Amino acid sequence: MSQSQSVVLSKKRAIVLGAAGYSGAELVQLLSQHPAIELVAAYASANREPESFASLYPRYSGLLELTVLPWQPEELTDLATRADIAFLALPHEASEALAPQLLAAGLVVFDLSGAFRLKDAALYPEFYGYSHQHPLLLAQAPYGLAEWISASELEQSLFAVAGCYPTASSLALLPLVQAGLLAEGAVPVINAISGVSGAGRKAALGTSFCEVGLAPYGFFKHRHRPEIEQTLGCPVVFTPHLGNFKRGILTTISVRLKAGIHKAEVDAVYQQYYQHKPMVRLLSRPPNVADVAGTCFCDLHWQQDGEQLLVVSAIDNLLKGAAAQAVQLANLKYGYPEQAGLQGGGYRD
Ligand SMILES: NC(=O)C1=CN([C@@H]2O[C@H](COP(=O)(O)OP(=O)(O)OC[C@H]3O[C@@H](n4cnc5c(N)ncnc54)[C@H](OP(=O)(O)O)[C@@H]3O)[C@@H](O)[C@H]2O)C=CC1
Ligand SMILES: CC(=O)N[C@@H](CCC(=O)OP(=O)(O)O)C(=O)O
Repeated sequence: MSQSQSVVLSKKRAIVLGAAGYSGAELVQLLSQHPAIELVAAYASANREPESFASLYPRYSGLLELTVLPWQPEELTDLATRADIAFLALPHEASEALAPQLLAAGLVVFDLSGAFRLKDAALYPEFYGYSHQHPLLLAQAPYGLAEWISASELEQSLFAVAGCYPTASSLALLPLVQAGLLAEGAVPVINAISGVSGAGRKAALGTSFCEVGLAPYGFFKHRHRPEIEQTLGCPVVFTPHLGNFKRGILTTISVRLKAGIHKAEVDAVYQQYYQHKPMVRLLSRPPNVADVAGTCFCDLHWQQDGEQLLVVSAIDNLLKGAAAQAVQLANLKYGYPEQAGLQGGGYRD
């Protein structure tokens, strides 16, 4: 075949579980426009009636024809004849229980929950409030931070898609860690603000419109702290905040560099790691959640004062922080263009 001939990529069929929720709905939207992955079925929890996607999310009326079905265990029978991939946008414990069944049924699983992210099962009781039932699977589930996953990890069948705050934090800090620019014993301080969709669609007083202003939560004990520390290999102080906007995450990170590191060196490191990564945009001005909400990008910016470095990152929590990253990982696994299905972004209000 000559180089000018385009390679025909084999198409895959996917199902989405948790399609009635916020990140599942983004998966439905992204996959419905994907050139190589066909969405063949979408499921909500078992206790629902079948319902049109446009009834669940009226903004898709006239745009997206799909019925969201209740998930029943019988769906597992012969599932591999109908689908190749399962995207899970479920609560952690539901993912933990279902992922092994879907793997056994022969599907490749991209799990958006935290069920398989931490590689030390002993951390689950402290940070997730339950004991892990499938600890052997943790080692077989590569951590799904798309810009940093390796070719050998992409051979696996279960992917623990990185969390939303950890995606924003780790994309900002990993180049510095990998290049050895952090001061000995440095403890990055990560302050992050999330929009309310980060808490999911279910009703709760703390995330209702009149209650949300701007406030920190989860001091020292948020489950994303060990996830970020696992990725970076160093301790962090991570403080999430809830803000009164719908979607997006902004992280402002303060970290000490080794003595004598110049701006040009820091600039070169970010360029080196991200110049060929289409979903990361390096900005010469601070990011703004308004510019990433509804897009699949992570925007990054940094400024230095002596040994002190401030790095700011912004993502859409439901897209680069969840659904779009899962699709990006599938693109990488199956050899599709990394941005396939992601250029249009998601819903924007
Ligand atoms: N929101 C965010 O910003 C992000 C979320 N995530 C992760 O993605 C996952 C989903 O989050 P989110 O979209 O916010 O959640 P939502 O609460 O909005 O949606 C959860 C979905 O899961 C379904 N579900 C719940 N329990 C079961 C079950 N036992 N079997 C089958 N389906 C079930 C629900 O069905 P029904 O509607 O019928 O109840 C619903 O469709 C979570 O693990 C979360 O941690 C990851 C990154 C970012
Ligand atoms: C605002 C809000 O409540 N955010 C959630 C994190 C979002 C999420 O669902 O977490 P994962 O990325 O790990 O899946 C929280 O703090 O628990």
